Amino acid sequence: MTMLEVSGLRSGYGRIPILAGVDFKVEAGGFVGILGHNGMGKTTLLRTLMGYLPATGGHVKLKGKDITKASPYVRARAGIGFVPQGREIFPALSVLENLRMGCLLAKTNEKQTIEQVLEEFPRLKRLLDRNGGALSGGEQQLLALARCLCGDPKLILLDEPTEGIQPSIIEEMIETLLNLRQSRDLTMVLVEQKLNFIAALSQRILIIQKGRITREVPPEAIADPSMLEEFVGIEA
Ligand SMILES: Nc1ncnc2c1ncn2[C@@H]1O[C@H](COP(=O)(O)OP(=O)(O)OP(=O)(O)O)[C@@H](O)[C@H]1O
Repeated sequence: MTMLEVSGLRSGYGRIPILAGVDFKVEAGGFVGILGHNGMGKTTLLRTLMGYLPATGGHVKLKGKDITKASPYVRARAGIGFVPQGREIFPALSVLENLRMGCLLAKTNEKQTIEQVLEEFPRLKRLLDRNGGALSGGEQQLLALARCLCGDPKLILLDEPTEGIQPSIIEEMIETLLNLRQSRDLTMVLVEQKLNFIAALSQRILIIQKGRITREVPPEAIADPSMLEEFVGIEA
């Protein structure tokens, strides 16, 4: 089954066009990485998929249903979870309170939902009473992901989760996401500029350049930086 189908998607800010006709599909259970330099439209793409920015052309379908004009709330209810760049957790609320906020959309009981998520993110168990703002950047990123999972999304949109995060937590995040792929029925679209992270998690890797998906890169190109540079002009 196709989870997400994006065709000819356009959007931008005011009169400035950024997405210039984006096309791609993600099968249910697929992990797709979208690789691109700063400013190529990665965040704009996710914001448009989530409905925070209106599409000015093209279509977005979730499980075959056209959601191009749906509000972010309706998309979240339909199973799309978004972990924005910069994490955007509530800094003045404790870790537990942040997770509770994530449960507002949960269909199951709050206690069970949080217990399950804490099994998946053991590091957060020790931090439940701490304010979000007093966590390290990596811990905040894990919290943002955990909070998103409280809503039991089927499709997660993940915006550059490694930005400004120390390597040990990046490893933990890779492990956590790979475990989640096994244990939950998850589909993921990850936008990134870090090659190692995207290669560790993605079954398919698409390149975004100037607001378009310009190609799919064979996995072996990621393992060979010179080949990647030749293919897509991206330096490792
Ligand atoms: N609110 C805004 N108003 C006008 N232009 C914007 C706005 N936000 C982003 N842009 C522009 O849109 C283009 C794409 O930005 P976007 O954030 O989608 O890129 P990105 O690939 O996610 O890069 P980064 O890795 O830096 O986040 C950039 O040229 C940026 O300057």
